[in-house]
This record gives sequence, C-alpha cells and structure tokens, in this order.
Amino acid sequence: MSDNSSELGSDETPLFRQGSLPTEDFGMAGNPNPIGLPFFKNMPTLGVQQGQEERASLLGSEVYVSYQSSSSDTVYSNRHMQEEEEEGSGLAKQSGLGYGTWRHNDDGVTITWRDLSVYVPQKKGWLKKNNHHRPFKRVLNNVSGAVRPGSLVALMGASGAGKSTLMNALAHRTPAGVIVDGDILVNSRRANKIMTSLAGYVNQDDLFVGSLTIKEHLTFMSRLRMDRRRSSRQKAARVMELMKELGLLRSQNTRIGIPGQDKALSGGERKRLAFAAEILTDPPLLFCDEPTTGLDSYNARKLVRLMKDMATRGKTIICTIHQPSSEVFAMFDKLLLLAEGRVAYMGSSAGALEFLDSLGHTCPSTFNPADYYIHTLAVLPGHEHRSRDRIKRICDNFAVSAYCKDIDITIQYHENLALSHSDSGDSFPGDPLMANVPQRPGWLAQLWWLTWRSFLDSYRNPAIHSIRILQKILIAILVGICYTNVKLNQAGIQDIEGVLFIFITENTFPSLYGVLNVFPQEMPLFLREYKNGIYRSDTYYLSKMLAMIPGFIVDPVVFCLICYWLVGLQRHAYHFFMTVLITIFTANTASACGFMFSAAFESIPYIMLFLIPFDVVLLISGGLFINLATMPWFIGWVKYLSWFMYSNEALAITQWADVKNITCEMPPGVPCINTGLQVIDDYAFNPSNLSNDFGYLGLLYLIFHLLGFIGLYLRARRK
Ligand SMILES: Nc1ncnc2c1ncn2[C@@H]1O[C@H](COP(=O)(O)OP(=O)(O)OP(=O)(O)O)[C@@H](O)[C@H]1O
Repeated sequence: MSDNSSELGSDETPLFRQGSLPTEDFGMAGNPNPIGLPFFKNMPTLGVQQGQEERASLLGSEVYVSYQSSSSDTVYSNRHMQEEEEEGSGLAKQSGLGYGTWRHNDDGVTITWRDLSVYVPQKKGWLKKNNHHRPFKRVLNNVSGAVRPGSLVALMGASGAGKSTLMNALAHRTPAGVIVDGDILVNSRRANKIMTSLAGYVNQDDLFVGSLTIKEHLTFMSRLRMDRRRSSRQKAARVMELMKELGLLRSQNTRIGIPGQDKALSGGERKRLAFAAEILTDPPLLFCDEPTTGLDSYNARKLVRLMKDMATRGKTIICTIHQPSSEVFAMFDKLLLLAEGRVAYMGSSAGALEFLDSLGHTCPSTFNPADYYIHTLAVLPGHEHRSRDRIKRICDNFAVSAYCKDIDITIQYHENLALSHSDSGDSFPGDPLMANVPQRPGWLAQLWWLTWRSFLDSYRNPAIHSIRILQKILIAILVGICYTNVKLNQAGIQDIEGVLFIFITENTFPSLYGVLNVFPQEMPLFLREYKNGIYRSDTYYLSKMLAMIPGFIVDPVVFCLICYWLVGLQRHAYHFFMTVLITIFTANTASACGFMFSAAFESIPYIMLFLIPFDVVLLISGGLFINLATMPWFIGWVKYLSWFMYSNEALAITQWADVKNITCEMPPGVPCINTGLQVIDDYAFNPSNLSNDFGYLGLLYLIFHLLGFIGLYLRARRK
C-alpha cells in the first residue's frame, strides 16, 4: 500500500477494522483461510468490533461479506458477496436494518486503485527530437483509493492538483503518451477498454456539432450509445425524460451554436446537455469533470441532486467540483482531496473537517468547508515553500491515518478477488457487470446516424452551400461571357482547350480547398467520441465523405448548365452530359485529394505546405501547359496522379473526337488542323482513352480516400 490511500463508501463506519479476526463467525478458528482461497492469501486480518454492522462469513466455498452502506438502510455486497437476509443469518436481520434488495454484482461498480502514478510527457524541443529520454513530469504520485456503489464522491483540490488526470486514468481515457502506472480494479477486474462503454464521462470542456439542436444531439447520442436492443420509441422516450429532468425541454429545438461564433445555448445549457448525453445509458459508473461550472445555483443544485439520486440507485459517481455552495457540497457523501498529485484526504465529508482539525487546520465556523479545503491545500503565490510544507504534512499524516488503513484493506480485498479470477482479472467475460454494458449499434446504423448528422451540419452551414453555389453561378457567367465568340476554327482550338481546362480548374480548386478544414475543425470532437467508443473511425470518415457528395454533384451541374451553353460548345445532349459527368468526377476526385490532406495533417498551415507544391505539379501535368510527351522521365510519372490530365483528356475527347471540319483561315502554305482527332493528338492524348480516364479518375478517388482514412485512423490511434 502506498503512503497515500483512503477509503470511501462506508461513512464514518469503516468497512473493515484491523484487529483480531472473529474466527468463530467464520467457522475457522485459528485459521483465517482454511480452504486456501487465493484471495485470502494476502488478506489482512479482518476484524469486527462489537456492535458494528460488519460481518464476514465463509459458507461452503463462497465467501460472503456484508456491511452497512453509506445510506444506512442498504447493504451492498461485493463480488462473491451475497446478502444474508434470505438466510436470516446476518447481522442485517438481527439489527433490523431492513437491508436493500440489490446486489452490487448486478447493479453496481466498486472501483479501487492502488499506487497510481501518472506521468505526462514534457514538450520536446525541435533539437531534442532524437533524444530518446523524453522528459516526463509526474502529476499523480502513488495515489490509492476505493469507491463503492451508491457513493457520490466530490473530488476536490486546487487547480492543477491532478483531479482531471486522476479521473482520466480511472476512466481509461488517458491521452496517448501519458504513462499510467498502478493497478485499477473495477469489481475486482483489471480496468480495460470496456470502461469506455461501462462508464459515462462528462468532460470539463464540452464539444458539440454546433448546428444541431439539443433534441437532435441527444437523439444522435441515444441512437449510437444506447443498447441496440432498445426500440426507437424507448430511445426517444429516454431523450424526452432527460430533457425534462435537466430543464432542456423548452429549448429542445434551439441550435447548440458555436461559442464565439453563433452562440445559441447558454453555458449552463451546454453543461446540462453534455451531462444528459453521458447519462443516456444510465451508466453504473460516472465521472464528471466540473459539471456545475457555469451553472447558476439553482441548476447546480438540480444537477447535483440528480447525481445524488443516481447514487442512491446504486451508481458510483466521482465528480470534480470547484467552489460548491454549502448546500451543494452537503449533497456529496464522500470527499477525495488531492493536493500536488497526492491524496490529502479520502473519506466521509464530515471526517475531513475532523482530520484537518486534528492537524491544527480548523475551519472557521463562518467558512464554507469546501472553500476551506481548497484554500488549505493550495500553493499560495508568494508562500510556495510554506504551502508545499503544509501540503506535505497533511498528505503524510493522511497516509498513516486510520482512514487510509481502512481503504488499504478494501483495496487488498479486491486485489485478492482479482487473483482468484481464472482469467487473471484482465477482462470481464461472464461478469454480471457486462449486462450493464450497452450493445452498440452495428456498422450500418453507425454510418446512417453519422451521415445524418453530417448532412444536417452541412445543410445548415450557409458558407458551405448557398455562398458556394452563388459563387459558382457568378464564375460560370463570367467565364461564359469571355468565351462567347468561340468559333470552330484554328484560333478557336486554343479557346476551346482553354475553356475546357477552366471547366476542370473551376471544379477542382473549390472542391480541393473547400474540404481542407473538414477534419482539423472537427478533430477534437471526433477524437473524443471515438475514444468514448461511440463509433468507429471508418464510419465517421465514410459519413463525412458521403455528406460531401451531393455538393460536389450540384456544383459541376450548375457550372456546366450556365457556362457550357454560353460558350457554345458542342450542342448535343451526349456532349453536354459527358462534360457534366467528367466535371462531377473531377470535383469529387479533387475533394478526395483534399480529404486526404485534411485527414493527414493537423492544421491548415501544414496542409498548405504540402498541398500547394503537389497541386502545382499536378496542374502542370494536366496537359494544357506542357506537351506531356516532353516531360522529363523522373517527373513525368506524376501525370498518372493528375486528375487534371485524365479530365482534360476526357473533355478533349468528348469535344473533339467527332469534329471533322475545323475551318482553316490560314494563308496558303501554313499548315492547319482540320479534324478533332488531330487536336487530340496534338496534346498527346489518345482518343480511345475515354473510358480509361473515367476509370483512373474513379481509382484516384478511391486511393485518395483510402489514404485519407489511413491518415485519420493513425491519428486517432496516436492520440
Ligand atoms: N497531457 C499533459 N501534458 C502536460 N501536462 C499535463 C497534461 N495533463 C495534465 N498536465 C499537468 O498536470 C497537472 C494536473 O492537471 P489536471 O488537469 O489533472 O489538474 P486539475 O486538478 O484537474 O486542474 P483544474 O481544476 O484546473 O482543471 C497540471 O499541472 C497540468 O498542467
């Protein structure tokens, strides 16, 4: 046991007390472990003092331990623990406490952690890149603790004490690169990835798709997070219930908005919405990072009351909280104080005052205890040395206190239980806890709801649609006007080739650059939702891709409808529709390239650094500015990556292949180009390549998207 440990969940009455084992109760006088149960091997001696509602017994090969809960009328039983009320043999009956009916095996989560240290990487300088000894900073220092079902724990401490770090570590949501050292057990099983489905986590900073309304956001979350076996009606009912409970009903159709841009919801409403989304599944374990920050006192009280009700129903809730009012603070039955990455106290809220009082830190009667704790455990500017000494003394004293010893026994108990599991306690198969883990929707359902959200977002963003289409119309008119005098003669060849290239560039650059922000902008939201196991990275990527397709069909159609007829290109339906089809392929391939860069790099400046040179080479190898046959061999291959080249060739074939009579108004002796095939040949294109061009455009589209997805996937795994 570390020097920093404590126990929660048992009010003033500790779960176990050290002392002599009442062996007569266990029927194993003189031998605390008569059948050699592995979990008893390292078990500290259990003791029950007379008159306390604590009892341990061994019945057959199963161990039963019951104890009084914090709510005084409920007995929670741990794994391998059962209530004794049916047998009538426990103290429950004797004491007439009317023990509750639920068992923690089915409904509750006990979380314990021992000697937990967390190291965060320090920023590496550019020059130190090759230094393998990357410096780490320890932000949690051998922290231990335990929380039982039915507990609402206030996790407090000054800013930077390590509260969020501890919660992240416990919730298995630590960012990549951060090292977590120590044991975390959930119902005596080693915490693993399942925690992301089992536990809810309300983050300090809320992230949303701002264009959605409250109801839409909760609907989306309910469809992706709630058990797939629940009907749509049940999911909708849960959404309504939560909106009602959290006072969001009246603003259910209000858009969430983006703070600093189009703020719609208040900070408090955003907090409540984030909270609602996390408790949709009624998780047995809930972590809340400052859920009341930004709420008025009424709403803060209401929210904590809701958490309290959840705890009364057997949920395990750990919540960081800053400056709670006395009334709100009183609703927390347990308290965990952190200071400088160490535990300064863990136990009942009332016990904290006694503990600090015993060290000479007496809370004045006029003070809110919560404020007093923070003040006592803060490193005060100008008094750093003294503050740190004070914190060290408190933490050291706590480490040898009775509170700490009690929790040590609880942790030990669960560690021993973990040893007894045949699967080494590494996972949860067959564990009743798994019944609490919602079955997430299948791949198609994920794709459907993600695409639904992306479509809504895209549809509601005027910058993406109306402005872009307006711009398209203006450009199409201007280009059309410039080329109205095009004739099918020698001078007209250059004009037609020029305007065809403009068809390509006008459908390339807006598509290419218009999507660059798709991933950088939404990356924090994606990473959070992905890490929370709400969806997979492939469904997310595909949904973004699908949501963009309609825009990249409408744009080329609008452009061609105006420009094609103004310029007076070949006036047959076949030529027009082929031109539209080629520009649609072009726009989508360009957007795929934009997606690739957007997904692969973190920020727009980095994207530009690589995209612009890439773009220029592709443009040159499009075939208008250079005869492709003359490109040097070492760079000539780039043309195969250039959708400019495929589109240009396809458009040239469409326009020229069946032209037989190009007017020649040159003086005698000057050679003329008389047929379209000659034009095609002049640009080093091949008239039989039309279907190949479509094929290569499609292939490039797939390759760019595949690379884009790989980029996104790798980034998601790295974070
Ligand atoms: N990934 C990280 N990289 C570098 N430093 C980190 C990282 N995570 C946490 N820290 C540092 O660890 C310390 C504890 O951070 P943490 O966010 O846990 O504090 P906190 O108690 O939650 O503070 P607050 O109440 O202000 O949110 C801080 O000094 C913080 O700067």
